[in-house]
Amino acid sequence: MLDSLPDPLPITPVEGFGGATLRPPGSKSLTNRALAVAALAEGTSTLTGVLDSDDTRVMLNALTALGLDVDHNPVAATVRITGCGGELPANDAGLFCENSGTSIRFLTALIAAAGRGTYRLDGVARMRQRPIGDLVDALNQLGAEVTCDLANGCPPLTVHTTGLSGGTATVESGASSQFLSALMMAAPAARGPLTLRVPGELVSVPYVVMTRRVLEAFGVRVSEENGLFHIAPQTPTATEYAVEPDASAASYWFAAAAILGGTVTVEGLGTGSVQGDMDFLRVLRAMGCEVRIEEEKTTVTGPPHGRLKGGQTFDMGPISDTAQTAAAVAVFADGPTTVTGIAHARHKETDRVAAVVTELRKLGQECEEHADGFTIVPKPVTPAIVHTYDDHRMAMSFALIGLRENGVQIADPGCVAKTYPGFWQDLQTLTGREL
Ligand SMILES: O=C(O)C1=C[C@@H](OP(=O)(O)O)[C@@H](O)[C@H](O)C1
Ligand SMILES: C=C(OP(=O)(O)O)C(=O)O
Repeated sequence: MLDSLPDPLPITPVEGFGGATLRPPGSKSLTNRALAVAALAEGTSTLTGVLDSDDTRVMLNALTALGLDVDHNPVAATVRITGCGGELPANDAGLFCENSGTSIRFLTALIAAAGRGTYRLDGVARMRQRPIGDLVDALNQLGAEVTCDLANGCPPLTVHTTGLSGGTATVESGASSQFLSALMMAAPAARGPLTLRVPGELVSVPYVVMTRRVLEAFGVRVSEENGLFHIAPQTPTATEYAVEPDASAASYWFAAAAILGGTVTVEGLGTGSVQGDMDFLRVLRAMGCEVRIEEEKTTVTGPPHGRLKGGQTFDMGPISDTAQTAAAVAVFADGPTTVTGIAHARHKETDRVAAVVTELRKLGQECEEHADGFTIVPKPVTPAIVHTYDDHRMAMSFALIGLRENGVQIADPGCVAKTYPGFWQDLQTLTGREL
């Protein structure tokens, strides 16, 4: 479907929305974590509900290139993977990680801990601008020899390693929490007990909690005291792991209910979810939506006529992947909405703060750009082609504006494949009509 979509893709407003039930695909973050930890385990793990997208394909291909036995069934959404028990079979590899932050960060640490040889990791042009130097520094403190080949704190990287010693490493985590998550998942393969110290700000905290939960599922415990994380050397235990639907992906459907003033139920995400992005529901609640979170599903009902409450400020630092979704909803509020705490979103697929402001202005909105976020003052929507900057979340969130207003067209709609190749199909399911 992605190949046959017009570019730009016009979005037609929905009249008389009757409600919908959807189940987004598996979580990218959980799929790539479960793969990384299963790769270090002893024995064969079976993962179910796995996401099949660009970012997970990068991870699967890399693990295969590192010599692991990986059997992916995209139709059944399963992966069977036999772990290496702590030492990777391949002594060299060149891994192309496209623009998958989780993949390049998790793999760099995994290779440093379980590799024996020399490996190279690289990505697309944008990946060469995304920070990884703080992770490199931490790995070098633990005895690996990792270099940023262009000496700019970004990929491409060369990892020369005989494994990691134990000891203490300091990891700056103000640019990305993925550095700490990567170290935690690699730590069990180190030769001695490892302590991780985060001296300054830690962004995207719920993803670190998620990392600990996935490690626990494979029998690995991370203990924490006074801001220090301790992990003992051990071999993760192979297991059956069920990946939840993606909560960041679900934010688009929750937001659709808000914007259309209807009811949307998302299946497979409920009270037990380990994903921080479920907290996006807090934003929708504050803006006037009714939210019901049950054990295995969540239902959002937007206010009648989609009249959302403005005049609010949201710190979205812990849930920055949903800041663009919030920006789309803010267009329909009855006053300004301010989002703060997302300076780190400038280092993602694109500078998301700048991209939101630029594209909302094209659509006639009054916007103010701040160092760590934006303020949106809703105005009548004017027709425009929305540029998406190779960022799946720009495409998915701005499409929501077109569900209510005429003239929204999404450039490069295929970029959703990074995490949600079925997004446009699911949009058809939501609206009950062809695109
Ligand atoms: O660990 C993860 O799975 C992720 C952490 C977040 O990144 P940062 O920690 O860089 O904010 C998030 O934006 C990304 O989509 C996935
Ligand atoms: C930031 C994202 O991805 P990553 O950092 O894994 O490339 C995302 O999916 O929004």
